[in-house]
Amino acid sequence: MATYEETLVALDSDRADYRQPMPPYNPIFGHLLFCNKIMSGVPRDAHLQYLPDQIRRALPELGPNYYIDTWPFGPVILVVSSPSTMSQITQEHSLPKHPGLRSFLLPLTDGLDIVTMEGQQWKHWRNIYNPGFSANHLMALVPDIVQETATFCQILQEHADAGDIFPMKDHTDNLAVDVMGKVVLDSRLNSQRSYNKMVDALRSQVRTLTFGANIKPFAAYDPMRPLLQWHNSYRMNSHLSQELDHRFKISQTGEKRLTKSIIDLALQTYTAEKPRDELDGMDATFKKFAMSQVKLFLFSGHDTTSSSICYAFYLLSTHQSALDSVRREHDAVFGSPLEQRKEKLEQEPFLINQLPFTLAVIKESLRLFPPLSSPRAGEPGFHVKDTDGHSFPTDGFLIWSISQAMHRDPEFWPQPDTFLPERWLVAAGDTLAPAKGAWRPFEYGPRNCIGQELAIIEMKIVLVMALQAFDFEAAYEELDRLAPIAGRSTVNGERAYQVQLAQPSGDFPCRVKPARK
Ligand code: HEM
Repeated sequence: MATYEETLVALDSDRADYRQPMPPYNPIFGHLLFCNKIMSGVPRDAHLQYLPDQIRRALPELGPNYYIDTWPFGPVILVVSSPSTMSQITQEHSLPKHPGLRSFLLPLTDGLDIVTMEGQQWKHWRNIYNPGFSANHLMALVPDIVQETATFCQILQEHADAGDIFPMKDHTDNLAVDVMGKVVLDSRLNSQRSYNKMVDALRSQVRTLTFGANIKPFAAYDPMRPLLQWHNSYRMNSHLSQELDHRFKISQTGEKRLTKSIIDLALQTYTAEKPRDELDGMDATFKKFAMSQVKLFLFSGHDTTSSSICYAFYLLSTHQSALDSVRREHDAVFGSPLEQRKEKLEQEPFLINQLPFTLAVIKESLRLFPPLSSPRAGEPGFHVKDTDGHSFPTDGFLIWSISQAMHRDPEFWPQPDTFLPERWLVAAGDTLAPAKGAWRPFEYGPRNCIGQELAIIEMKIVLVMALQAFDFEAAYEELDRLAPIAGRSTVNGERAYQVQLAQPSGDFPCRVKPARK
């Protein structure tokens, strides 16, 4: 069997003088020893997406595109982390998703989710769900998001009264999942205030998911795992089946409603395409795919948006002048008292489009701490080219489009490790202006994030409502004094580094206090 190095040389045989870029290679262990050494410079629980960023810091001469061999724990990876190469695999030619992503999501979605579908099937279902995620439709759902955020603010008030330290991520998770339940299904999950069986099953299922070398490499061999996954699926599916039947009944009453949930709108688009005579129940195909999409949306909108809200709070808590600017903007657009803000948001939702500094804060948070990357599968004959004309074969490799590494690369961002919302407000041509295509937390191209508008709207509402009342203080120092950490506790000097599913370490332990203005 040819070694990985020989395979690459063979694929590149027309250029005998050129070796594909890669870190130091060991003929037996490939890049495992090297990767292990690099990751030993960060805390043990740091997210694996830090690997390319740390490789760049150790070997800047390698450039943004190179191969790493993770055998026997994972596939050979072609890392791409420049705007031009990422655009080649997502916009100019959208490579298929890597099969590892499909296996990762399979226990949750039974393989029927739009993240991993391909071709005509993907196009069909994405078109059915697109209208529900359009910016216009989401504006009609703002009052629902405001309602759930009001509960979140009450919970923060209880913490402010108690003066305790708590993991913020627990509460933003519950908020995000309640928002999803409301906007996707028009259902109040109320997980912020009470135990919800469906949410519990979803979280239990997510804990069982594994992606190659990532997260929990040996969890796949747990003999109890299939049983637990079956039980979780049963719990989720029976709940969702009832919810969907309920949505169908409502759709048949002819009741005119001012707003429609994302599922209502998808059902409307689907039935417009496939009218049926008999209306005794929801179309079985629609229902089967809808159950998978709802689970996917609850999962995707859960960890990503929730972690991003935590990071926005965290960054504002450590950058007073940005916090002051954001608050001034909110006061100018919405006035000061919380009740007035709530009312204004509900009655004039389009006002959230008048928050340029808040949007800059959100973009900068997502630049520094993007929750996701995009693993694609290479194709025979398809090569990626860098700006120097080097050609990278992709066939048989996992192509890792990794925004986290590019977002911190000084090649594309001045002061890349600094939180500078101002960079989003300067004129084109300014030294701080973002390079074209270098900000990709939601990826670009046809497989970009369907939920990006929803995530940004939700983040804006949470910031408008929560910053009015509270100051946030990261409590890492206090916790580390009480329970000192053995080994490293920061990545690039940051204590709130990303772990596991890209949430802040320790789930962002913090205190909230009444806002000092
Ligand atoms: C801050 C929040 C979020 C971030 C940073 C984010 C990021 C991303 C990224 C990078 C992708 C592309 C993945 C790939 O190419 O493999 C993606 C796809 C996707 N996201 Fe999000 N996401 C967020 C929130 C959401 C929400 C709220 C939802 C839905 C409720 C959602 C649903 C999806 C779906 C369904 C796809 C697959 C789209 C397709 O392939 O057609 N995401 N997201």
